[in-house]
Amino acid sequence: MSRSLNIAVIPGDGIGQEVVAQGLKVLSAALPQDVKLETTEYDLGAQRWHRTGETLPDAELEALKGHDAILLGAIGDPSVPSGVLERGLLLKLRFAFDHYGNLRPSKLFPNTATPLAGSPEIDFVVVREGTEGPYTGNGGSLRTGTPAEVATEVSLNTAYGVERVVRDAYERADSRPRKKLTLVHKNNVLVYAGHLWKNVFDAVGKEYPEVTTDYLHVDAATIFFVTQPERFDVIVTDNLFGDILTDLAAAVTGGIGLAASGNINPTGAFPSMFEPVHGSAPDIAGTGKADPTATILSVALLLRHLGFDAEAVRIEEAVSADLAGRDGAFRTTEEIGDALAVRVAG
Ligand SMILES: NC(=O)c1ccc[n+]([C@@H]2O[C@H](COP(=O)([O-])OP(=O)(O)OC[C@H]3O[C@@H](n4cnc5c(N)ncnc54)[C@H](O)[C@@H]3O)[C@@H](O)[C@H]2O)c1
Ligand SMILES: CC(C)[C@H](C(=O)O)[C@@H](O)C(=O)O
Ligand SMILES: [Mg+2]
Repeated sequence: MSRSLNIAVIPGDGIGQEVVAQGLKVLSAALPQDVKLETTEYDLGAQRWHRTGETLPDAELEALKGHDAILLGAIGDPSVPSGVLERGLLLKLRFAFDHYGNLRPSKLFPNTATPLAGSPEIDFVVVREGTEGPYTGNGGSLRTGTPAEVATEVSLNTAYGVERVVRDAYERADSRPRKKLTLVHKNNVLVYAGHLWKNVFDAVGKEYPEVTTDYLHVDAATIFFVTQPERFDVIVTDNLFGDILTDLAAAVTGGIGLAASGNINPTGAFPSMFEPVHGSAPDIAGTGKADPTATILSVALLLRHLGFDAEAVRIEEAVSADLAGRDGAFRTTEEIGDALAVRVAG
């Protein structure tokens, strides 16, 4: 029986275009011969906005629902007011498709540069809540642009939203050898949201007696990301803390060019979306300096999500071997993509 994979591709802005091309190359190389890959590219991002004023029209949102998964490069450009594309396109997708589990693994591959002393063993995954927190647009400003301006950006936390992502994180922790789950929040100051998170975390934990739990305030967590990253296995945290912590995690595990992510809708009601943790990097766009590895590892997450476990492992092993062979010599985005596609195909 022949199978098919129907992937929506949103290259987006800046280096997004460059790294997605390499991701697709490796995706094609990884798939078994009997799987027919169909990709549909969506012209969304800064150029589209300049041309039409649109960020994500309903017709495209509807069409995106019909795919098995979405591969996204990056969104955002200095020529577009900050927030227009980030909110109107990227967050709109995450919210519309209920991507409540934002999965961001961090692993220090052998021979990978880290600023940390002694190259500690780092292999953890951050499960970042993806649909709530301060990201919902629950705010506003009064007397805007005047010296008397007042602005709010209220963090929204529902028991429903917190419980489902906490449960997802327990499931993931339970399925990993170390079975450890750390909640990161700031419940010494954010007493309302923080206590909701901690109470739900403790209550759900009773159903997972095998999982060892820990709690850290987010400021202390940043210390341990640098001084003791090996203490982490699975981390669950809110939307904003997870955003910040995962850039830090990337920086200590070989750099932002290696950090992959999956915006998961665990129910399968909507397609999940896979993208590098990094942004459109306008400072290096068009130079060939962007490392496509984060996108290629995101393709591995996509494949695993769709049940292609062996193919995902092949990509991860290819990345590991490629990193082990890196000697610091400059390679372009395309050269890295080609090298990985050859390894995966071979
Ligand atoms: N998921 C997304 O689409 C996403 C994520 C983050 C930022 N953004 C947007 O991207 C734009 C730029 O944001 P920023 O500068 O804060 O973050 P950024 O991640 O784009 O860049 C931060 C730094 O990391 C470097 N970098 C990023 N990706 C790299 C790669 N693959 N290889 C080598 N170096 C890489 C950049 O050159 C830059 O110096 C903004 O509009 C922002 O909103 C989008
Ligand atoms: C661009 C922005 C909306 C986004 C986020 O904050 O989630 C980005 O920083 C990320 O990490 O994917
Ligand atoms: Mg971010």
